[in-house]
Amino acid sequence: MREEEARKAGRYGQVLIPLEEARALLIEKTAPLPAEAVPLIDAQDRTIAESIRAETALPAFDRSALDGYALLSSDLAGATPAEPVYLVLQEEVPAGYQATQPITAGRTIKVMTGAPLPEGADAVIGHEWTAAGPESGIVAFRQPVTAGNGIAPSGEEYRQGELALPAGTVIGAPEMGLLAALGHDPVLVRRKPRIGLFATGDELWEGEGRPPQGKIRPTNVYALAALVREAGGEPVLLGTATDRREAVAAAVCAGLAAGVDMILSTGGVSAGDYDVVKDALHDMGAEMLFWKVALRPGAPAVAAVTEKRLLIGLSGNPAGAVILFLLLVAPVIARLSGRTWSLPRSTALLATPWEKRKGLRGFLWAKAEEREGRLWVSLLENQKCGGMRSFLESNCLVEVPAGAHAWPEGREMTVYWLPKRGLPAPN
Ligand SMILES: Nc1nc2c(c(=O)[nH]1)N[C@H]1C(S)=C(S)[C@@H](COP(=O)(O)OP(=O)(O)OC[C@H]3O[C@@H](n4cnc5c(N)ncnc54)[C@H](O)[C@@H]3O)O[C@H]1N2
Ligand code: MOO
Repeated sequence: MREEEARKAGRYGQVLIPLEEARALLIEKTAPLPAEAVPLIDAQDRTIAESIRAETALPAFDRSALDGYALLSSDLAGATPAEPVYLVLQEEVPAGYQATQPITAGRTIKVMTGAPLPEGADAVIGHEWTAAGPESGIVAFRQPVTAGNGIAPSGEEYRQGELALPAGTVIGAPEMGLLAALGHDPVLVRRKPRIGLFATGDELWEGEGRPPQGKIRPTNVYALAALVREAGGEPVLLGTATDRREAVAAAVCAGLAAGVDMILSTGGVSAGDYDVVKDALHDMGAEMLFWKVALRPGAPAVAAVTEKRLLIGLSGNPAGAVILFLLLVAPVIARLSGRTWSLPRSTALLATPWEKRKGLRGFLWAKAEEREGRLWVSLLENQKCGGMRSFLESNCLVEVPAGAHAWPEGREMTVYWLPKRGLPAPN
């Protein structure tokens, strides 16, 4: 058996490669996709392709932060409730308009929030702090004001030329708003990686009604399609291949012909008689990178490159496919789209003691929740590799190092939040 492993290692690259090494190797084989201009409204969740600097200051002009009166602060130096200062109302400037003349001593201009500060004015006072004067066209001011009051100065958010959004930023709500403010519509983003997905296995069945005896539906493809989207890619379904090398090769060729940027399969990668994915890739002349990652679940993954595109065969066991996707594949999809990816982490206390006698390094499904201001994590009992239930019932993963471990209740653990399932990390 050792000989067999060694022979396979020669054919399929390294065997039992550490996760970090596998990830670095895949990242090294991947370059960000070219940039494309898209309308800003469609740019959500895309990655900005070039660093964006503020071409002009933001705001671009000094403006009023209040509905009130622009004036010279020196005019109000002696104002008191008993002896107000009276200023002559010169004109009224709503937001979007300009004062027609500068302000001079003894005069005021009524301004609305967002209106450009009239030339000569150095303060704005809110209208609720003023009163009508003895006759129309006169406003009474009952207290002094400091210079700068009520003014949002030009550049208060961004100075001209300041870096606003570095390349690699993922566009969310604040970025959409800022890009609009800076006039970046359309915006230059990385092309969205198109990720071909297919399942392998004679047992897989897609059709209406109940699957025939012994057949199952291709669960993984749908969960992986959702994860591809969450990692910033677009899934391209390539169907199901039977457990024959030619069928696997045909699915890979269909993906290459469809111009996908990477191909993912599930199933057929371990040591069974029908596990043909690695042989199919090898026979196609793909450059084999590794077979098997030193990690449970998901160990029997295979990776290769053909026609400059990565082919990654994940395990058929849903847990293995999902966990390896999150730890190994999502960072590569992120790299294609010019960003980085990692599961956000928090520290939590172990809610129930846990023991492991031996084995590979692993990641376990877990659920973290806040109790009395502390974050506690429970490892899911009865973790199953063969379905979606553990994934569904967890919100995080907990790493278990290789070898034996006995952890008491209350031990500090690092939890890795699952995308869109975790609490927002409280610490
Ligand atoms: N003798 C050994 N047997 C197994 C080993 C081993 O080291 N020695 N490793 C086990 C581990 S760990 C895993 S993980 C699986 C990996 O197997 P494969 O990746 O080759 O996947 P399959 O054998 O094709 O399928 C495994 C399992 O998953 C089901 N499956 C397959 N595709 C899908 C899909 N698209 N959606 C849902 N479920 C799917 C399939 O029916 C099997 O039940 O090998 C162990 N065996
Ligand atoms: O690697 Mo397998 O995915 O442990 O179940």
